[in-house]
Amino acid sequence: ITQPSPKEFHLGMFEIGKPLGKGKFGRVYLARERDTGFVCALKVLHKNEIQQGRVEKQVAREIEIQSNLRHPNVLRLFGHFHDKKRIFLILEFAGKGELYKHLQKAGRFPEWKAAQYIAQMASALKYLHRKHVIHRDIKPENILVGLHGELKMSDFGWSVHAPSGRRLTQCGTLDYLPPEMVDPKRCDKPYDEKVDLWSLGVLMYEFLVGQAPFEDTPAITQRRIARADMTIPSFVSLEAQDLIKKVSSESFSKAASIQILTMIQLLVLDSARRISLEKLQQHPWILKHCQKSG
Ligand SMILES: COc1ccc(C(=O)Nc2ccccc2)cc1NC(=O)CCSCc1cnc2[nH]ccc2c1
Repeated sequence: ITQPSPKEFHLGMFEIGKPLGKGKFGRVYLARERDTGFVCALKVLHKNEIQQGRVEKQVAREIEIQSNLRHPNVLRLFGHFHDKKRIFLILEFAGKGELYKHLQKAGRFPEWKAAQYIAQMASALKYLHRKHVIHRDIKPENILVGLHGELKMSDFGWSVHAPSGRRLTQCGTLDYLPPEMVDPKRCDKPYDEKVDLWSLGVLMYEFLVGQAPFEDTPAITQRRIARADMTIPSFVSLEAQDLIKKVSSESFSKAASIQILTMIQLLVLDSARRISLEKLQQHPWILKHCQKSG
């Protein structure tokens, strides 16, 4: 029977393996705990960078939020420790690496795979939202793939407790941001978990089409998001279209061809009208491809 994991960790307990990647704030290494042989990912954050980035509160809150999250589609944070100069996060190792690399290689995913992935992400979001955690940064770059091909949501660098009026200080791509976070007219209203539903719609579009729906220059992207102005190629099945975007007068873009009869309920300007996670898991497109939707 393996010992219950000690609360105190230190660097000497681990054998450090190959680098797994360089994140915004630090490097990640494959690591193995000497006594148990347990394989994990060790993320090294440098205190001076954290202090400069004035994100030490963020890291502390992040660790507090993450340490008690347990879900098969959320990357685990097992623990943390620090020495004089560095903070170490002991993270779950995802055996099949970064999702965006699989998406790049495949171009786009077949509908059955996209549906299973969306069902897994919906299950993870349902869990996070029950804990009043909004992820806010759902995109392929923040999703890893476990040994059995299951998705693991990760890098909650921007997650906050809902509802939050916190503005986004800086971020990477705008592609995944919902209208309420990019539209100057709506930016001041606090937003809620529904922002993650919009991003799930963008993620689903990108799985099926191979690129984000509003991809363009930042200024154009911002305007297209604010208008939910996108088109869905005809190769996307009607059921799938029926889950990406709801037709509504302000969001029906002329370019969208007439064959788009009833669209998704995720990419909807009015966050209150976005489909709920429960309804999403019962949607025909999801049920058709996922015998058991988690
Ligand atoms: C729960 O997860 C996380 C929790 C917190 C943070 C974090 O950095 N927080 C932060 C830092 C500074 C300021 C504010 C907040 C990051 C992660 N997660 C990752 O960084 C994923 C890639 S590292 C792991 C990992 C696993 N398995 C792999 N397989 C292949 C590569 C790979 C890479």
